[in-house]
Amino acid sequence: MIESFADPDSLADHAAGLAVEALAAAIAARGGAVLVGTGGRSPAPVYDRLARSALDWSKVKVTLSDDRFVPSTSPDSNERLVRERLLVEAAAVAQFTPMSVEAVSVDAAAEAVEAGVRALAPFDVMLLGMGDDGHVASLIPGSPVLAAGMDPSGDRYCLGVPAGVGSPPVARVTLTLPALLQARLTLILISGEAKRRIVEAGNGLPVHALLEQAKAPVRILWTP
Ligand SMILES: O=C1O[C@H](COP(=O)(O)O)[C@@H](O)[C@H](O)[C@H]1O
Repeated sequence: MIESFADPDSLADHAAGLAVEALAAAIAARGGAVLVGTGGRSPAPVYDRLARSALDWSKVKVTLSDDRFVPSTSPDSNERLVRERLLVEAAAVAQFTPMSVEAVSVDAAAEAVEAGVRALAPFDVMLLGMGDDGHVASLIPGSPVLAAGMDPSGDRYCLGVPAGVGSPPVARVTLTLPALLQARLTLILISGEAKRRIVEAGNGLPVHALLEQAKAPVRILWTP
Protein backbone atom coordinates (compact mmCIF):
# COMPACT_ATOMS: atom_id res chain seq x y z
CA MET A 1 0.00 0.00 0.00
CA ILE A 2 1.43 3.36 -1.02
CA GLU A 3 1.80 6.00 1.71
CA SER A 4 1.16 9.44 0.18
CA PHE A 5 2.69 12.74 1.25
CA ALA A 6 1.69 16.23 0.14
CA ASP A 7 5.19 17.32 -0.80
CA PRO A 8 8.84 16.16 -0.85
CA ASP A 9 9.64 17.79 2.49
CA SER A 10 6.91 15.96 4.37
CA LEU A 11 7.94 12.70 2.73
CA ALA A 12 11.58 13.27 3.71
CA ASP A 13 10.59 14.23 7.26
CA HIS A 14 8.61 11.02 7.63
CA ALA A 15 11.22 8.79 6.02
CA ALA A 16 13.98 10.23 8.19
CA GLY A 17 11.81 9.80 11.28
CA LEU A 18 11.13 6.14 10.48
CA ALA A 19 14.82 5.52 9.80
CA VAL A 20 16.05 7.20 12.99
CA GLU A 21 13.46 5.30 15.04
CA ALA A 22 14.51 1.95 13.56
CA LEU A 23 18.25 2.65 13.81
CA ALA A 24 17.95 3.83 17.43
CA ALA A 25 15.96 0.69 18.29
CA ALA A 26 18.66 -1.47 16.68
CA ILE A 27 21.39 0.27 18.67
CA ALA A 28 19.40 -0.21 21.88
CA ALA A 29 18.70 -3.86 21.13
CA ARG A 30 21.96 -5.02 19.53
CA GLY A 31 24.51 -2.33 20.25
CA GLY A 32 24.74 -1.23 16.64
CA ALA A 33 22.77 -0.56 13.46
CA VAL A 34 23.21 -0.87 9.71
CA LEU A 35 21.82 1.61 7.22
CA VAL A 36 21.79 0.88 3.50
CA GLY A 37 21.58 4.10 1.54
CA THR A 38 20.85 4.53 -2.14
CA GLY A 39 21.70 6.87 -4.97
CA GLY A 40 19.76 8.85 -7.53
CA ARG A 41 17.60 11.90 -6.95
CA SER A 42 15.37 10.66 -4.13
CA PRO A 43 17.36 10.16 -0.93
CA ALA A 44 19.33 13.42 -0.53
CA PRO A 45 16.65 15.26 1.48
CA VAL A 46 16.41 12.26 3.79
CA TYR A 47 20.20 12.20 4.15
CA ASP A 48 20.19 15.88 5.10
CA ARG A 49 17.76 15.13 7.93
CA LEU A 50 19.59 12.00 9.07
CA ALA A 51 22.93 13.82 9.21
CA ARG A 52 21.42 16.28 11.69
CA SER A 53 19.70 13.65 13.83
CA ALA A 54 20.77 12.90 17.40
CA LEU A 55 21.45 9.25 16.62
CA ASP A 56 24.64 7.68 18.07
CA TRP A 57 26.27 7.53 14.62
CA SER A 58 29.43 5.99 16.08
CA LYS A 59 27.38 2.79 16.33
CA VAL A 60 25.98 2.95 12.79
CA LYS A 61 27.48 1.23 9.75
CA VAL A 62 26.49 2.52 6.33
CA THR A 63 26.64 0.94 2.88
CA LEU A 64 24.75 1.33 -0.41
CA SER A 65 22.10 -0.58 -2.34
CA ASP A 66 24.26 -0.12 -5.39
CA ASP A 67 26.86 2.09 -6.94
CA ARG A 68 28.09 2.99 -10.33
CA PHE A 69 31.49 1.56 -11.30
CA VAL A 70 33.06 5.00 -11.44
CA PRO A 71 35.58 6.84 -9.25
CA SER A 72 34.06 7.91 -5.93
CA THR A 73 34.84 11.48 -6.96
CA SER A 74 32.61 11.20 -10.03
CA PRO A 75 29.31 13.14 -10.06
CA ASP A 76 27.73 9.77 -10.99
CA SER A 77 29.03 8.08 -7.83
CA ASN A 78 26.43 7.14 -5.22
CA GLU A 79 29.26 7.01 -2.70
CA ARG A 80 30.01 10.64 -3.45
CA LEU A 81 26.35 11.50 -2.78
CA VAL A 82 26.42 9.68 0.55
CA ARG A 83 29.71 11.28 1.59
CA GLU A 84 28.45 14.77 0.66
CA ARG A 85 24.94 14.56 2.11
CA LEU A 86 24.82 11.81 4.73
CA LEU A 87 28.29 11.30 6.21
CA VAL A 88 28.53 14.87 7.45
CA GLU A 89 27.71 16.69 10.70
CA ALA A 90 26.67 14.18 13.37
CA ALA A 91 26.81 11.29 10.89
CA ALA A 92 30.41 11.95 9.86
CA VAL A 93 31.60 9.33 12.37
CA ALA A 94 29.57 6.49 10.86
CA GLN A 95 31.58 3.64 9.30
CA PHE A 96 31.08 3.39 5.52
CA THR A 97 31.44 0.23 3.44
CA PRO A 98 31.58 0.99 -0.31
CA MET A 99 29.60 -0.95 -2.90
CA SER A 100 32.10 -0.18 -5.65
CA VAL A 101 35.89 -0.11 -5.58
CA GLU A 102 38.63 0.38 -8.16
CA ALA A 103 39.14 -2.98 -9.89
CA VAL A 104 40.08 -4.49 -13.26
CA SER A 105 36.39 -5.14 -13.98
CA VAL A 106 32.99 -4.52 -12.45
CA ASP A 107 32.75 -8.24 -11.64
CA ALA A 108 36.04 -8.01 -9.78
CA ALA A 109 34.69 -5.00 -7.88
CA ALA A 110 31.57 -6.94 -6.88
CA GLU A 111 33.71 -9.85 -5.71
CA ALA A 112 35.92 -7.47 -3.75
CA VAL A 113 33.03 -5.96 -1.75
CA GLU A 114 30.96 -9.16 -1.32
CA ALA A 115 32.38 -10.28 2.03
CA GLY A 116 32.32 -6.84 3.63
CA VAL A 117 28.74 -6.14 2.57
CA ARG A 118 27.51 -9.63 3.49
CA ALA A 119 29.03 -9.19 6.95
CA LEU A 120 26.73 -6.21 7.52
CA ALA A 121 23.53 -8.24 7.00
CA PRO A 122 20.86 -8.28 8.27
CA PHE A 123 20.42 -4.59 7.59
CA ASP A 124 18.25 -2.50 9.91
CA VAL A 125 17.10 0.17 7.45
CA MET A 126 17.34 0.22 3.69
CA LEU A 127 16.49 3.26 1.60
CA LEU A 128 15.68 2.64 -2.06
CA GLY A 129 14.57 4.72 -4.99
CA MET A 130 12.87 3.35 -8.06
CA GLY A 131 13.76 4.18 -11.63
CA ASP A 132 11.25 5.08 -14.32
CA ASP A 133 11.64 1.49 -15.54
CA GLY A 134 10.76 -0.07 -12.20
CA HIS A 135 14.35 -0.81 -11.23
CA VAL A 136 15.50 -0.81 -7.64
CA ALA A 137 19.16 -0.63 -6.67
CA SER A 138 20.79 -1.48 -10.02
CA LEU A 139 18.49 -4.41 -10.76
CA ILE A 140 17.55 -2.91 -14.08
CA PRO A 141 15.20 -4.32 -16.77
CA GLY A 142 17.17 -5.17 -19.91
CA SER A 143 20.33 -5.96 -17.99
CA PRO A 144 21.97 -9.26 -19.01
CA VAL A 145 22.45 -10.11 -15.31
CA LEU A 146 18.94 -9.20 -14.13
CA ALA A 147 17.80 -12.82 -13.82
CA ALA A 148 20.87 -13.65 -11.73
CA GLY A 149 20.30 -10.61 -9.55
CA MET A 150 16.62 -11.38 -9.05
CA ASP A 151 17.10 -15.10 -8.32
CA PRO A 152 15.67 -15.56 -4.82
CA SER A 153 17.92 -18.58 -4.31
CA GLY A 154 21.04 -16.80 -5.55
CA ASP A 155 24.15 -17.09 -3.36
CA ARG A 156 25.64 -13.65 -4.00
CA TYR A 157 24.82 -10.39 -2.28
CA CYS A 158 26.84 -8.18 -4.65
CA LEU A 159 26.67 -8.47 -8.43
CA GLY A 160 28.44 -6.71 -11.27
CA VAL A 161 26.14 -5.10 -13.85
CA PRO A 162 27.66 -4.44 -17.29
CA ALA A 163 27.35 -1.00 -18.85
CA GLY A 164 24.47 -0.35 -21.22
CA VAL A 165 21.40 -0.05 -18.99
CA GLY A 166 20.20 2.57 -16.55
CA SER A 167 20.81 6.26 -16.43
CA PRO A 168 23.69 6.82 -16.66
CA PRO A 169 24.30 3.61 -18.66
CA VAL A 170 27.54 2.83 -16.84
CA ALA A 171 28.62 -0.43 -15.23
CA ARG A 172 27.40 -0.88 -11.67
CA VAL A 173 27.64 -3.03 -8.58
CA THR A 174 24.27 -3.88 -7.08
CA LEU A 175 22.80 -5.73 -4.14
CA THR A 176 20.89 -8.76 -5.34
CA LEU A 177 17.31 -9.58 -4.39
CA PRO A 178 18.43 -12.01 -1.65
CA ALA A 179 20.49 -9.17 -0.18
CA LEU A 180 17.63 -6.67 -0.44
CA LEU A 181 15.46 -9.13 1.50
CA GLN A 182 17.94 -8.98 4.38
CA ALA A 183 16.55 -5.59 5.45
CA ARG A 184 14.42 -5.38 8.60
CA LEU A 185 12.78 -2.26 7.13
CA THR A 186 12.91 -1.02 3.53
CA LEU A 187 11.64 2.43 2.56
CA ILE A 188 11.12 2.97 -1.17
CA LEU A 189 11.09 6.68 -1.96
CA ILE A 190 9.23 7.64 -5.14
CA SER A 191 7.65 10.72 -6.65
CA GLY A 192 5.36 11.59 -9.54
CA GLU A 193 2.32 10.00 -11.15
CA ALA A 194 4.34 7.91 -13.61
CA LYS A 195 6.20 6.09 -10.84
CA ARG A 196 2.99 5.59 -8.87
CA ARG A 197 1.46 3.93 -11.94
CA ILE A 198 4.53 1.69 -12.32
CA VAL A 199 4.19 0.51 -8.72
CA GLU A 200 0.44 -0.07 -9.09
CA ALA A 201 0.81 -1.96 -12.38
CA GLY A 202 2.24 -4.99 -10.60
CA ASN A 203 3.66 -6.31 -13.86
CA GLY A 204 6.73 -8.19 -12.80
CA LEU A 205 9.29 -5.40 -12.63
CA PRO A 206 12.11 -5.57 -10.05
CA VAL A 207 10.22 -3.30 -7.64
CA HIS A 208 7.29 -5.72 -7.67
CA ALA A 209 9.48 -8.59 -6.47
CA LEU A 210 10.08 -6.55 -3.32
CA LEU A 211 6.41 -5.66 -2.93
CA GLU A 212 5.08 -9.16 -3.53
CA GLN A 213 7.16 -10.95 -0.89
CA ALA A 214 6.35 -11.41 2.77
CA LYS A 215 9.87 -11.91 4.19
CA ALA A 216 11.07 -8.33 4.55
CA PRO A 217 8.89 -5.35 5.53
CA VAL A 218 8.71 -2.80 2.70
CA ARG A 219 7.00 0.60 2.78
CA ILE A 220 6.49 2.84 -0.24
CA LEU A 221 6.51 6.58 0.40
CA TRP A 222 5.15 8.66 -2.47
CA THR A 223 4.68 12.32 -3.22
CA PRO A 224 3.14 13.87 -6.38
O1 LIG B 1 20.53 4.68 -10.99
C1 LIG B 1 19.99 4.62 -9.89
O2 LIG B 1 18.63 4.82 -9.81
C2 LIG B 1 17.88 4.48 -8.63
C3 LIG B 1 16.62 5.32 -8.64
O3 LIG B 1 17.01 6.67 -8.67
P1 LIG B 1 15.89 7.84 -8.65
O4 LIG B 1 16.67 9.08 -9.00
O5 LIG B 1 14.87 7.49 -9.71
O6 LIG B 1 15.33 7.87 -7.27
C4 LIG B 1 18.70 4.67 -7.37
O7 LIG B 1 17.96 4.21 -6.23
C5 LIG B 1 20.03 3.92 -7.51
O8 LIG B 1 20.79 3.99 -6.33
C6 LIG B 1 20.78 4.53 -8.65
O9 LIG B 1 22.03 3.87 -8.86
